[in-house]
Amino acid sequence: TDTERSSKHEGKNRQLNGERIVAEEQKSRKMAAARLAAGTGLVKLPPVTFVTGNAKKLEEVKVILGQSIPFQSLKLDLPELQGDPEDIAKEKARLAANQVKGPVLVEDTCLCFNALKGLPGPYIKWFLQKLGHEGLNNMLMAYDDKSAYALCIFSLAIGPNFEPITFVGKTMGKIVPARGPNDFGWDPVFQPDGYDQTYAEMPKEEKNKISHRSRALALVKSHFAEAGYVFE
Ligand SMILES: O=c1nc[nH]c2c1ncn2[C@H]1C[C@H](O)[C@@H](COP(=O)(O)OP(=O)(O)OP(=O)(O)O)O1
Ligand SMILES: [Mg+2]
Repeated sequence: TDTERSSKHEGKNRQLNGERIVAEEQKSRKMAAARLAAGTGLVKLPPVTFVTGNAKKLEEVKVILGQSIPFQSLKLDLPELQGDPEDIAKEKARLAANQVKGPVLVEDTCLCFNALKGLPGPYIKWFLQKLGHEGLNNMLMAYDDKSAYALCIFSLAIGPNFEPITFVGKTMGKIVPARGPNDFGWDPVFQPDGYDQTYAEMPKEEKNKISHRSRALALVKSHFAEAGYVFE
């Protein structure tokens, strides 16, 4: 009968559900064990691979990290999910860890206009590519509020079986007509609060003192200092 069929069906569903729960428990136990092993130095980690397709990002990260973390880099343009910046960074870290099969660090940068409720945000790359510096300024033409903030989200995954963790750095400023050398993204149109120079006009050391990237990396460094990872 129909009732018998549907109760059989339910039974099968329950069984599948049960298998799923067991598999998830096993996975999270494995992840916890891996975390413990990495955190106590029971497992030696290979150097952390910073994965990016952007040479300018890599340049800054190298200077800011210095010798603080054993570190290498890999040039890969990872696909990016749409949505919440933190989820984008985490998903990037998962993809990277699966490819590298070891500890990875990735980063996602947003440029957020307050008048536009935080847009373009994570989509700044495509807005910049299509509209250029002038177009970014024009987007704010209808508003008095030119304020903006740069957001940098690093995500660290110790390996493919680890839940990625994130570190966020933020620098407040405003969008201005482009000034300074045009060698890194939207640097010429972002003027940080308290400065009369754009990121592009500032000497690199100055930018690195106050940038969204250096603030996020300060948190990454403290994590490594506290976590007790032991490297090969
Ligand atoms: O400090 C910065 N100063 C100026 N421009 C910047 C900065 N940092 C990132 N940018 C640009 C690059 C890209 O147009 C967009 C972020 O997109 P985002 O996906 O994070 O970078 P990406 O695709 O170039 O490299 P990745 O392979 O690491 O994803 O903003
Ligand atoms: Mg990208």
